[in-house]
Amino acid sequence: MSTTDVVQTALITGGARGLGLGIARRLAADGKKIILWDINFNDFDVAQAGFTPILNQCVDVSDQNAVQTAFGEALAVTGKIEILVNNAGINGVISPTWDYPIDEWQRVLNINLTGIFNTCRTAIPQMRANGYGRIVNVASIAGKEGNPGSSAYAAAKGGVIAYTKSIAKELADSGVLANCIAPTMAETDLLKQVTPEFIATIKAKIPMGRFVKIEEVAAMVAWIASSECSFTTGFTFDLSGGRATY
Ligand SMILES: NC(=O)C1=CN([C@@H]2O[C@H](COP(=O)(O)OP(=O)(O)OC[C@H]3O[C@@H](n4cnc5c(N)ncnc54)[C@H](O)[C@@H]3O)[C@@H](O)[C@H]2O)C=CC1
Ligand SMILES: CC(C)c1ccc(C(=O)O)c(O)c1O
Repeated sequence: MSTTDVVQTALITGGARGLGLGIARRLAADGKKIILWDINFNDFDVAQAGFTPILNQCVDVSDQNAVQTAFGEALAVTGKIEILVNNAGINGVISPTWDYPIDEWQRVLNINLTGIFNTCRTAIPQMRANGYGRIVNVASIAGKEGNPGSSAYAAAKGGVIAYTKSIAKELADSGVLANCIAPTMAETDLLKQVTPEFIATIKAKIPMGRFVKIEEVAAMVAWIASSECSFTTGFTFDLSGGRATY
């Protein structure tokens, strides 16, 4: 039996709600075993989710030790983890850079960028050893274009795009592929962290005139995370309703 014939396990960070939950739901529907990582499972409900994860682990991705411990526990349950979706992220405060709180800058970078380094550094050795893996990092169109007031978020997401290109090259001959997605705005709890004016400004930039749907993001991730995606690595897949044409 080849790696692609067996039931694969997908680990999704920030999977308790929003895009992460939508991605997990789709991968579960596609027959994957699901492990969810999050710092807050308060609203997570199996009936509402529509699938039963084999493991829900309370993990802060910015904590390298916690990531290593939780990953070891997850491997002990599943044996292998073929798919890693690095989705956990925060916006942080909206403020011009000259007033941007220094601790908030650090917090956004720690979660949105270093968090991905932490999980990749931990998960990649077993993927390399198995000769197979699919890593999908959730960036943002903000990482390509920047948004005023959102410098920490945009810098972190730009970093995710560049980081993914680097690890893809490191892994190119290993059977492990690493790609990014760069969605524009989706209606999730994340929008509670930004103002209505900010949301309206972003919507006005989208030629299709609407936000991306969670299911659209999940469908793209499902393909990138599949064995059908076999010759694309280090790439950033846009979900921007026509906004990004580069
Ligand atoms: N909603 C949007 O408009 C867009 C979101 N994104 C990205 O998509 C990803 C998911 O965002 P949403 O679902 O919209 O947000 P959300 O706020 O609905 O969900 C994010 C999840 O990440 C978890 N999380 C936060 N910090 C964490 C940490 N340190 N460790 C583990 N889990 C943590 C939260 O508890 C939450 O469950 C983020 O990386 C975000 O930057 C990208 C483009 C657009
Ligand atoms: C909700 C987050 C902060 C956000 C805001 C705006 C854009 C965009 O310019 O499309 C994003 O992609 C985001 O992730």
